[in-house]
Amino acid sequence: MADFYDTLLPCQSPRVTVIGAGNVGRTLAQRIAEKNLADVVLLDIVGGLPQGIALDLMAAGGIEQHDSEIIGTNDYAMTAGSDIVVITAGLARKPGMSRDDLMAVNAKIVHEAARNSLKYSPDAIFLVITNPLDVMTYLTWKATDLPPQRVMGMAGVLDSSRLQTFIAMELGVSTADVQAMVLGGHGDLMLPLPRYCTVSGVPITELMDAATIERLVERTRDGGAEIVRLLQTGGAYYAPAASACLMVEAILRDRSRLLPAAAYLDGQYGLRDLYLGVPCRLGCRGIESILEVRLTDAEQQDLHVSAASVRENVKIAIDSLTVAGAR
Ligand SMILES: NC(=O)c1ccc[n+]([C@@H]2O[C@H](COP(=O)([O-])OP(=O)(O)OC[C@H]3O[C@@H](n4cnc5c(N)ncnc54)[C@H](O)[C@@H]3O)[C@@H](O)[C@H]2O)c1
Ligand SMILES: O=C(O)C[C@H](O)C(=O)O
Repeated sequence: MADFYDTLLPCQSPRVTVIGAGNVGRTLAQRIAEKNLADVVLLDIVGGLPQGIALDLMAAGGIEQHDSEIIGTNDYAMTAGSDIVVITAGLARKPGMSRDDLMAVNAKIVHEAARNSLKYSPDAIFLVITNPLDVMTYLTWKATDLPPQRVMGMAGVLDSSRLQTFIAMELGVSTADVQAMVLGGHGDLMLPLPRYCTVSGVPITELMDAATIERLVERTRDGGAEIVRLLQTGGAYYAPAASACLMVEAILRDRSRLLPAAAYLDGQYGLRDLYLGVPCRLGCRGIESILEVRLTDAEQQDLHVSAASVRENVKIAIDSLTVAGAR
């Protein structure tokens, strides 16, 4: 006999698909679940891998007190109806490699992942993590043909967080009191901006000499490679997953967070038709706006040098897809 409760409409939890169940993907899935942000679909090309990780994460639910459902799959149909698709699939670099060395292989993987995900989640916002980051984000935008506000890349949060950590370590203060900003492409030409780094509102230029600041800036630029050299088998994943989770939360909870993200530029900073790290306001519609902070002539020039390198690599990546017949 039907009763009152049968008339209730089904609830729809937010759903985040994470493509790639490797180090970054699985750690991100864990963070999203443990923060009770959304259900997670974890997809990988390797049979059994995402299913095993998902089951393991679900088994921690009672201890971590999360109610998220985590599904592991090799089938894109299972990702249907996702609010956010995060692309982490692809190769990670080994010692001695640059992120750009991953270009041709990852271009094909990311292009396919974007196309397949869009088929089942046409309303999703896409967050790209695979390297080389700015190039892969551009390819995702091209592959999906979505409004550019709905495609973005994660790197600036990570690079800024590294600089924040190094400043806190140097001064012996809590990271909670440090704000840092890194713009530009996610590579050796990234643009840490000491003028916009503060400790409880005090510019770091008041707290450290120029040589110390330069040392921390260099360590930030080398931050990913330093970990690759230490691990020997791949790259960082705890801080990258935490950074991506912050962006996912900003979108799902419509928090209007001002965070550096790889965003499509259409004249901002004097640049066009390019994804590059700039300060963005993130909310439920994706990149709600781009903040144009004032740069000195030297900073503006450095940003354009970083942009030129990304632009060059976009051309190489698109050519590699054309040769492979993927476009
Ligand atoms: N943007 C950033 O700041 C940042 C930070 C960390 C890592 N990364 C990049 O993220 C990527 C992943 O890093 P990781 O450490 O997780 O690597 P990983 O090797 O641990 O995981 C990659 C996963 O992708 C899967 N995969 C490969 N091809 C696939 C396909 N066609 N479809 C679905 N899955 C596929 C692999 O099976 C593997 O499980 C790398 O390119 C790395 O350089 C970027
Ligand atoms: O350095 C890498 O290869 C991974 C990532 O881009 C990072 O900065 O940690």
